[in-house]
Amino acid sequence: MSLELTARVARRGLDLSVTVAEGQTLAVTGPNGAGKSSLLEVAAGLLVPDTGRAVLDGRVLFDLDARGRGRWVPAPERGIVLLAQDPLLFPHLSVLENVAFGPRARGAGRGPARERALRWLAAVDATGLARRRPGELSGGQAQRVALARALAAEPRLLLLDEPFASLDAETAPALRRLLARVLADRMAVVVTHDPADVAALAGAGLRIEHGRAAPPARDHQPDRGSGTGAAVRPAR
Ligand SMILES: Nc1ncnc2c1ncn2[C@@H]1O[C@H](COP(=O)(O)OP(=O)(O)OP(=O)(O)O)[C@@H](O)[C@H]1O
Repeated sequence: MSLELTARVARRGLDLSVTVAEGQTLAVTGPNGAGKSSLLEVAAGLLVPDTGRAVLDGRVLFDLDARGRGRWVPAPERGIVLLAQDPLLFPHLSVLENVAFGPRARGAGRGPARERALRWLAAVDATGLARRRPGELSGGQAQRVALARALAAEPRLLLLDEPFASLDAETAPALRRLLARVLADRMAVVVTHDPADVAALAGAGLRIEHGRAAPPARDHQPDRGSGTGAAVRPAR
């Protein structure tokens, strides 16, 4: 059981093959505009590649020939959830209703959907927020709720696009710990700029540059710094 995806999207400069093993979290890194989000969009079914093929758990998600013809499974039928940077919760629903929305939409009764929502809210330490509206949440709380909503849909593959990008430095580590817990043994792809995410969350890494797989960046070199090397002190 795994994801195998190959796709070319000329208008995004993307030409890539990716494999995610069962139970593995893959961290995708690379500079701005490299094609990281486009890769997630192709996997989620939101962006149609010119050509390519993807198989999730033995099921073909798309198989498009050189002329872009072939099989294309629409996004809602893929068993994949994409968690964007912006939590995008429904503002008029309570937190509990937001999380129960996926199970309800897929036919679960009111009671079971509510139970499942409460279980996932507990898993992300957000039980106390169940009655609030999204407008009453902090950024970190909203991200936790969005994660619960994504997990309540019980996806085969979870895609996360820079899940900590909008969080401050104090909130991000707690959410990273929580994410490490819920992603354990789960097939997931996490786009991130932060080496700490790669270390904490992922069993495998893929660096993209100009839409193509690139060798990993040198380990633990900060992206920014004085340029003199003064930011990296040798251990004594
Ligand atoms: N909606 C869009 N329409 C057209 N081109 C786009 C769109 N989104 C991204 N692109 C282009 O596709 C290329 C890949 O962008 P993408 O957003 O996938 O990169 P990224 O690695 O996720 O970047 P970032 O780290 O800045 O989010 C870039 O050249 C970008 O300008």
